[in-house]
Parts: sequence; structure tokens; C-alpha cells
Amino acid sequence: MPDSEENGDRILVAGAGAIGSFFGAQLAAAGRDVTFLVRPARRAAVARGLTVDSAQAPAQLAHPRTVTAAELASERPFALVLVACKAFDLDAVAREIEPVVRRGALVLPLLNGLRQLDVLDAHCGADAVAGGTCFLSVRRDDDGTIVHRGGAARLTFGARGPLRVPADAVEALLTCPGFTVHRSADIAAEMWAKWVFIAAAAGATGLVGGSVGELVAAGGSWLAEECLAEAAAIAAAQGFPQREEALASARRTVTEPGSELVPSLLQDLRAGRRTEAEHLLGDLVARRPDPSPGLLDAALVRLRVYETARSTS
Ligand SMILES: NC(=O)C1=CN([C@@H]2O[C@H](COP(=O)(O)OP(=O)(O)OC[C@H]3O[C@@H](n4cnc5c(N)ncnc54)[C@H](OP(=O)(O)O)[C@@H]3O)[C@@H](O)[C@H]2O)C=CC1
Ligand SMILES: CC(C)(CO)C(=O)C(=O)O
Repeated sequence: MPDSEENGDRILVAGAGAIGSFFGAQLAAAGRDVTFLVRPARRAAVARGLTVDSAQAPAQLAHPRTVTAAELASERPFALVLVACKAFDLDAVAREIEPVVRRGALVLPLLNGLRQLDVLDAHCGADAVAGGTCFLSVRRDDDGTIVHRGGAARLTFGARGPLRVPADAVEALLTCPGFTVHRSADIAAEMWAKWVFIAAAAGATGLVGGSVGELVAAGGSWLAEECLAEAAAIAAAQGFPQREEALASARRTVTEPGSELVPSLLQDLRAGRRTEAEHLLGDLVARRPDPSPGLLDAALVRLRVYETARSTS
């Protein structure tokens, strides 16, 4: 339970990678009081400055404010924590932000998938955790530049039940020129829709190891469509039937000729980094009511083989 400390309008961004740096930089550029929670090895690079290379929302932060987990307890309170780590780092991040949450902060996770809500609820309490999802394509280059490509960024959030901070206040805090904020009355459905799309995009491109455009050029549109159909069927079986317009839009995106879309899972795969395979695909296929495997399972097997080789090399 939060105590009565005044938490003002400070924002903690937990994870200064692609998503965290993008949203944190937009908010800071708009005058918000933003601090990045970083691991010690990343601190110096972030503190030297953040550059967002983007046609839609370029931003430059000269001296981003950073904090490490060990310093969090002595920080002044925060109003909002944007959680922007990968799923496999979430347990550690959830533990680290506990002192901030105890002092009244609301937590808004931006990860793809769904299981992040269970993890954060367990650490922070459900009334401290909003639902959220984001749409944008962004990566952190080797030199630290945050590269945003494709359409304008969108962040959607919403209450899943009673929340400790009014949604109006969260919306006001997040509203800034660099991205669109949408407050949803059905955030669970929004998160499922994003999950269906990203599972199809990451599953199909992860299976073949090529961008959407490369997959389509090689005659693999059917494969992306099949992944989408499988993901949508699982969502429907879980009580989240997908709207036809949403499915049509997802289908266009995952079968677009010439598309340079490289989902973050494929970016990680290509760079030899750990992937979110279990979070995005494993957790999804585990929710399938019948045990008939499909292409999403094939993608998962391919990624598991990769992860095993990666962790033993
Ligand atoms: N990239 C994209 O276009 C999109 C990504 N997403 C989702 O957003 C989430 C984040 O993805 P993305 O931004 O690409 O990932 P990145 O790998 O670029 O960034 C994750 C960041 O989290 C940091 N981190 C991990 N553990 C800790 C910790 N204990 N304390 C502080 N920081 C920590 C990492 O630190 P370090 O730098 O030290 O490794 C890293 O900077 C994923 O779930 C992804 O699926 C959603 C929409 C689009
Ligand atoms: C496909 C995309 C860019 C859409 O937001 C995404 O979520 C990801 O790459 O993880």
C-alpha cells in the first residue's frame, strides 16, 4: 500500500533500451521530470546523452537523469513507472521497483504479451498495475542511437480494475507531442490484439529468419497468414475474439510486399541476443485449448534450438 508521500509528476522509465529510451526521451523533451532506471553497465552510455533518430519524433536529451536499483530507495517518490525491459528481465525489474511502488507509484508495462501483468501484480499489487501496450518500431543501435522507423508511435493504456491513480492523471502525464496516447476502456482486448499481431509477425519472421518483405518475396505470405490465424484462434478461445478490421490490418502488415518490418524478436535473433520466444510464443501456444501444434509451435521449436545453442556456446 502506498504511504501518503507526495509523488508529484515524476516518471521512472525502467529500462533505457529501444522502447524506454524512445518514450522517456519524448516525455523529457516535453518537459516531464524523467529518470531512467539503468543497470550499472549501461549508466555511463545513457548519461552521455540520448538521441532518437526519427522522421516523426526526433529527440535529443543532453543529460538524461539515471538511477540504479541500489539508489532507488533514496529517490524522491515517482508518480509513474513505465516498465520497458524484455520479458526475461522482468522478475528482476519488478523486484527493483517495489520500493517506488510502495511510495505510491503506478506501474505501466509496455512489454508485448500478457504474462507481465501476473508478474507485476505479484510484486506490486494489482491496484498498482495498469494495462498497457505500444505500437512503434524502434531499436537501439550499437552506438546507442535510438532508431525509430515506420509510422507514428502510439501508447495505449487502461485500468484492469480499481487503480490507485486516476486514469485522467495518467493520461495528462503521458500526453506529449512525440506520440499518441489512447486510454482504453478494454485494455485486455487491446493487449490481446497486439499479442496476436506480434506473435504472428515474430513467429513467421522468426521461423524463416527474414523481414516481412523478405518473407513475402520468398513466397511466404501464406505462412504469416497462417500464424495470424493460429494466434487469433487462441485469443478467441481465451474469450478475446479478434475484430475483423483488426485482423485485416494485421494481415496487411504481415504480408506487405517490400516491408522492412523486422520485429524486435527477429532483431534479437539476428544479433545473437536472447529472444522473448517463451513470452511471445511459448506462453501463447500454452493457452491453446487443444493440443494440435501449428506454425507458431514450429517457430517456437526453431527459437528454442537457437536459445539452447546460444546459452551453451
Ligand atoms: N523494439 C520495438 O520496436 C518494440 C518492442 N516492444 C516490446 O517492448 C519490450 C522492450 O523491448 P525493447 O525496448 O526493444 O528492448 P531492449 O532490449 O532494447 O531494451 C530493454 C532494456 O531493459 C533494460 N533492463 C533489463 N533489465 C534491467 C534492470 N534490471 N534494470 C534496468 N534496466 C534493465 C536493458 O538494459 P541493458 O541496456 O543494461 O541491457 C535494456 O536497455 C519488449 O517486451 C518488446 O517486445 C513493443 C513494441 C515495439
Ligand atoms: C512489430 C512491432 C514493431 C510493433 O510495435 C513490435 O511490437 C516489435 O517489434 O516487438
